Amino acid sequence: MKKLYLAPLEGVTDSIYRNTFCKYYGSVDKVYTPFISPNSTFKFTTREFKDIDPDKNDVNITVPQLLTNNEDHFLWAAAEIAALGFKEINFNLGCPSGTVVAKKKGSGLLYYPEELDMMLDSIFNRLETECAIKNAKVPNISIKTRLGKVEPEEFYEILGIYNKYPISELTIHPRIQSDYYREPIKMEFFDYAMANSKHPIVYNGDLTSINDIKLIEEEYPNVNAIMLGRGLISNPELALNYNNHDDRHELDLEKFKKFHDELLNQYIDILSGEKPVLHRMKEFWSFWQSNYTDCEKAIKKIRKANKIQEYKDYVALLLNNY
Ligand SMILES: Cc1cc2nc3c(=O)[nH]c(=O)nc-3n(C[C@H](O)[C@H](O)[C@H](O)COP(=O)(O)O)c2cc1C
Repeated sequence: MKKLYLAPLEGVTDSIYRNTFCKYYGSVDKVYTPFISPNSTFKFTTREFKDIDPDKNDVNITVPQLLTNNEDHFLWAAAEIAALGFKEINFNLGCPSGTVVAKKKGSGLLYYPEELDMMLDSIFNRLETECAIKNAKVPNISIKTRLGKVEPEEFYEILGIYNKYPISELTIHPRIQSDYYREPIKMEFFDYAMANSKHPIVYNGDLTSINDIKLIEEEYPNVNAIMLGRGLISNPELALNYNNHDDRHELDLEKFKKFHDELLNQYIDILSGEKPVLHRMKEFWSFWQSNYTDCEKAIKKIRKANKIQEYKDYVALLLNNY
């Protein structure tokens, strides 16, 4: 059995989601926060801090993620986060969003290998000192990467750079920036990474069933772990069933209802107004809807609900009749 990780998804896997998911389903070895963007204010926003508040996170399995192209900003945030007790910090070198890439961040930084190299050099040279100033234990630094920005062949040089530094784990999403999350996965470059990386490798991309996970496990016995994103959000039982050797496809609806209600109630408690709560829940339904075949009408009603009571009624109608 391989270790499984819950991928970071901005707008989805916040601390409320991560904790509620772990309470009901779990079966993952690590959970990653969506990216935090440290900047020249050298301060976390209230929202950023809430998401990494050690009182609301299990620091042993939660991996905060940073998105920046500035080593001072990275080191400041890494030392702050380490001082809160987190053991690992992940560096986002994969985000494909146009605005992020235009700022040479995420997968945009991959197009500037010299800058990437210099930044990693500085991070690994200075991390110990920066942490000592804040009395923090030096955290592991892992990376989540794509193959490149324009062409997958960029990966040969990028992997050479990663190999120079003591990265604790390298998660690879085998696509380039312009592929976003849609184009076919470029497995031959993952093969190259498996053969040439000096670091433990984590596979990430397009796994939606136990069979998909098993195929990776069989094809890559040396892969260190498997990171699941959309597949695990859509079917929260995926990791649990994999670990229990349970090939079942239907969700346990009673459990899902409790999971759903607990998420909803927490968002009602912390968000002001009905709109933001509904927005959150509808975002989840864009993933969950794949579990309810032939229910397009009911799902459409949920997506159109304007009031929480209306939303609750439609969800009950769907779940009670399914
Ligand atoms: C809506 C959305 C938000 C995402 N946010 C992040 C993020 O904050 N950090 C990150 O490293 N990856 C982010 N990703 C990428 C996922 O972590 C993951 O790499 C991607 O979904 C591919 O894996 P999957 O096919 O298992 O979903 C996001 C993906 C989506 C669809």
